[in-house]
Amino acid sequence: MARTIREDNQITGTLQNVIFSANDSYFKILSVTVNETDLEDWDEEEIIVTGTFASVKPGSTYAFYGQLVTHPKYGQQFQAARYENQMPADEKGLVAFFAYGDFPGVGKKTAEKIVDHLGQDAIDLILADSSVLTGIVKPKVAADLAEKLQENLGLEKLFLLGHQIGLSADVAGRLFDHYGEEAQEVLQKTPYRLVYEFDSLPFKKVDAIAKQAGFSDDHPDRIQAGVYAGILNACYSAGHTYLTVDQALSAAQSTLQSNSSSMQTAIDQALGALVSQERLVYEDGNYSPTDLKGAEALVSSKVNSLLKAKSAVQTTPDLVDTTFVVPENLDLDEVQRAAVEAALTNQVFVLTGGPGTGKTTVTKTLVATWEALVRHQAQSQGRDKEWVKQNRVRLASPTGRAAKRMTEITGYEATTIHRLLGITDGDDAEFDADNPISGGLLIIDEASMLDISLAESLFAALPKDMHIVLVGDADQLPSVGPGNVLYDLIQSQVVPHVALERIYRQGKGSSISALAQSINAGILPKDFQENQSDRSTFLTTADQVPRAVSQVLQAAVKKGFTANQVQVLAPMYKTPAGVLALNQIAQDLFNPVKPGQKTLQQGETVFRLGDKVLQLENDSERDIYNGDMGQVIAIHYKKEPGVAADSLVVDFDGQEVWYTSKTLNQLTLAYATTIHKAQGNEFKLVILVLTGQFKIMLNQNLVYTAITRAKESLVMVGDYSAYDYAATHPVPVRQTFLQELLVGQQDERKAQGPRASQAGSQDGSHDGRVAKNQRQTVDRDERVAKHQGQTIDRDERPVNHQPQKDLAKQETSQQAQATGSDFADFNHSDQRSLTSSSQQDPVVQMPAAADQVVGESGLTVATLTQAMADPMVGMADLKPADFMPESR
Ligand SMILES: Nc1ncnc2c1ncn2[C@@H]1O[C@H](COP(=O)(O)OP(=O)(O)OP(=O)(O)O)[C@@H](O)[C@H]1O
Repeated sequence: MARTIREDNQITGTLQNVIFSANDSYFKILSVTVNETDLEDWDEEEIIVTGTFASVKPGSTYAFYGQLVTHPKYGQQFQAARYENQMPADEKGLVAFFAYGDFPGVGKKTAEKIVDHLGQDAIDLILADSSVLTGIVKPKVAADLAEKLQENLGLEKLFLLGHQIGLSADVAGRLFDHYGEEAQEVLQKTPYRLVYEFDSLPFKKVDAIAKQAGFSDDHPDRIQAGVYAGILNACYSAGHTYLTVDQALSAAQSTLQSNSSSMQTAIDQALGALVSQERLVYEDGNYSPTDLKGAEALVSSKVNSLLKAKSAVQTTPDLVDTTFVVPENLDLDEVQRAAVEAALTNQVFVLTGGPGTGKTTVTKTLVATWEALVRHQAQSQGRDKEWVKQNRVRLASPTGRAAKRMTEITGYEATTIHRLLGITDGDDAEFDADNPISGGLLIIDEASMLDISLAESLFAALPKDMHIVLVGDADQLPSVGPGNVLYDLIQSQVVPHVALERIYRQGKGSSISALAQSINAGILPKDFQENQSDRSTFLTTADQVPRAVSQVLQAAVKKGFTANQVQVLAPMYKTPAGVLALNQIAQDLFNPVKPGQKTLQQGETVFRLGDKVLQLENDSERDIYNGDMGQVIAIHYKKEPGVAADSLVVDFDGQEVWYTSKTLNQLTLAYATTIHKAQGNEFKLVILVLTGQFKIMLNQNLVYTAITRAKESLVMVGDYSAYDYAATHPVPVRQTFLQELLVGQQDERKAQGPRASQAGSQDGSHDGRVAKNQRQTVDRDERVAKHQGQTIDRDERPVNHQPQKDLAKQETSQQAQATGSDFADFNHSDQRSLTSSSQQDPVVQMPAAADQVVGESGLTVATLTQAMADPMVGMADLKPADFMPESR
């Protein structure tokens, strides 16, 4: 949230020069000669003015309104909240204004000519009628000049209006970029358009603007926009692609903050209007945002058409069998082999499995066998190099880290899906239905992270005969964005699927896999508290977590673990057991303050040279993505020679990225992260913190995802009750259509006749082992569904009142920091009710083994006895070896 700049003082002055101009906003730093000011004690001729400005020009005179601030490094400067263009005071200033370089074709000579002809009113005259320039400059120069003048004036007017209605200059600038000259009219006459068209403003803000413009609470535009924002917001916060009528009504009422009967009628009308405007789709008693419904429809139809397709590379079972290549001479088991066969003989295939079950092994086999198939056929059919290239393997993943791992493992280049599709911020993807990507086989790793919008872009861009294999762990958290792509593909049974269940990993990490499997089945195993060679449990109260984590980290540092090898995970940002607090602890341990160490502060975070950091947003232009981790390798100060602005350089696995004050908010410390942010990453040692305070976030998939991030060692800190609650509560159900659509289209395909259904009948059923696996998955999901029916308290689903899909995406990180949740999907009252209910009411019954664990805190008897005297005594007395895995 931007800080409000007070308007304590005024300066009128002539702009000397623009010292700095950001290229991603209208922020500028100006050097100004003071003509007049009400600042007491200011007797210098020049002052530095910072703020958001349109195309200001040296030589022009401006009035700046704002406050004097003292910058820690650059001393006193004037922070302008707004400014007014006084227009050049004299003819000399006017010449400088025209000659500044903003107007194409106008240099000093032409500028003098214009001023000679039109005099001191030149600007007003040109704005009123650009034909006054006829005969003075060429027609093209005249047209450009008039247009530029209009534009700049429009932006300045918008800054002024924005100031009056409480919009930051930054948002005003973005509004101008979006609507141009029309922006002012939109704000005053049709503000609710912004809800549908402009991602940067939440409904509440738009509502406030509209109120100032005279719109009443019952204005149809307001109700329609509120209904739409409420539904979109509810979908994005819960991951749904549709809402039932009741859910839609309640989302709308809560956004519009009214449930009167007249409002009820108005909401009904608004729903009808939104459907006829095709912003919402109504079907069988449910409302879907049109984009989400469209995305599901596209994915399902593309999957079905791919299933019917035949690729250029022949992959009959016989050919696959004879070409089979298993790297490293591994002996694949029956299910793994069946997975490779099914993946190659079907155009679309899903492979799932928990950690250590052989997903990577199957992927490597797939790549090697595909390559061999392509090579053999190129030779036998006399194909050229181009054909081989056209049918090459492509590898991608939703996260940069997972892509990098794929590259390391397979030796093939893997990229993020964003990069594969050429998606850059704000622009359409480079590759789409009209310009598909190339390649014969595409393998997507970490497919559980695919939301329906990214899946839509991906499937749209696939060539019509490409093989696609989605690999993932179906028990991990669903995607942050709406949709349940992997789950729906599996559940539909339209797409062949093999679930690997046998765990092969031996030694380090093997008891972690077993724990993960047990949690998956809804059981916290009996040996949960018993230290294993690769995992240990350290039960504490929430208050004791910081001390406990600090001790575990100290032990890890002593054992030689580096910051990159250790990851602290917690579900939320806030609370003393949350990510923010734990990061401070870890930063002081891994990267303590050293004399002369360079630092750079952003908000409350002080980045130190050497810190482990996390990228919070997708920045496809710089090829860094939400969840990428790196290290601060340089900090530069503006006062240093040749440095334009304070900056920080991060090394993301060999890729150096610069951050300045404008982009530093994309970065945070990464010693501790939320579990959501850690998806797609793996670490040697994971320290997981769960307490009852996080109850709203706790579920099986969350804890499963967290513990499976540990490659070798896991230390679990916190309440027993929190772990038990999480293990016995599956992730809330997502309402999506994809499964139904896939089945419906398959039925249609079958009804079209034997040729069409023949392809469908291959779907896994050619191999009994595949079919068996399909059944197993279904059985498991039935168990889960049954379990869900018993345990899910739907009211626990967090509610968010934040509109706009892209806003939701963009604000996730900011809100998450503010509210404490990575999903940004619950409001403060939800959080309050969580805290109070979990305090009054223990989350679960404690286990019968009372000799081991006592009371709600979950402390063991030994530590509890000591902790009662002094809560920290018991912990301080524990030796690191008491809770460190014996892995190193
Ligand atoms: N059929 C097999 N026989 C013997 N060893 C196997 C077999 N399949 C896999 N392995 C071994 O088991 C270990 C785990 O396999 P792999 O890395 O493929 O699993 P994974 O599912 O990708 O695990 P993760 O998701 O944790 O990375 C590896 O060391 C692999 O070599």
